[in-house]
Amino acid sequence: MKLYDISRPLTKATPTWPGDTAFQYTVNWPKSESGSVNVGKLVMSIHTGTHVDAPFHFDDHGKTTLELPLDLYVGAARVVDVSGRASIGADDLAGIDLSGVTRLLLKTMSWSEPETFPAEICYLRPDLPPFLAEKGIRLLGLDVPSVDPLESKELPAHHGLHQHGIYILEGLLLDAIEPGDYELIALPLALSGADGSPVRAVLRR
Ligand SMILES: N[C@@H](CC(=O)c1ccccc1NC=O)C(=O)O
Ligand SMILES: [Zn+2]
Ligand SMILES: [Zn+2]
Repeated sequence: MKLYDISRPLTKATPTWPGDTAFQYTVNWPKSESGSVNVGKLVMSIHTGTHVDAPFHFDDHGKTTLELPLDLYVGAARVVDVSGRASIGADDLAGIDLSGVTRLLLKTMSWSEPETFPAEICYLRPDLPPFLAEKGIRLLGLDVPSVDPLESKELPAHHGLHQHGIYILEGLLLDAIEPGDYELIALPLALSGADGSPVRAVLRR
């Protein structure tokens, strides 16, 4: 059975949001000291690499990671190519059949250099969340670090998706994935109180 890995590798060079915490793995308690095992320590921003946003990320009263509905992160998903656009709205998806789709992954291809944080990304226009909710979408995944323009402080797409009951998966790597239907597995860790979680996201045909 072939699995397609759609996760960005986490290394000390993985780009972060400007000013945010880079991924750092250290052997905090080496075998030479413990006598039996290497014990690692992980430091990173939750928004580095491939991750889910919990509503608490942009809403102080929103669900935290441990409270997320797990069933959304496992199951049938459709990958749609929307590359070459500066933003995505209802118009861009109007011609695409989304009937029966719960999990939608948008391939924007707007993060061309994986070693650097993008200067500009394809973002979602405000008419997209109600359109997707009407179609029955509950999870939206993208190959960019945000669903809003990078400089946005109001975060209209984050809030719009949340108001329409749509959960967010960001930072996917979809370059090698043909559009079509797959099974997605991208489970968040069981992190108490957190604003999201890194995920290992995979697709299988
Ligand atoms: N909302 C973004 C993350 C974000 O905005 C952010 C992440 C880390 C450090 C700063 C951030 N925003 C600063 O304005 C996201 O899409 O997850
Ligand atoms: Zn995020
Ligand atoms: Zn986000």
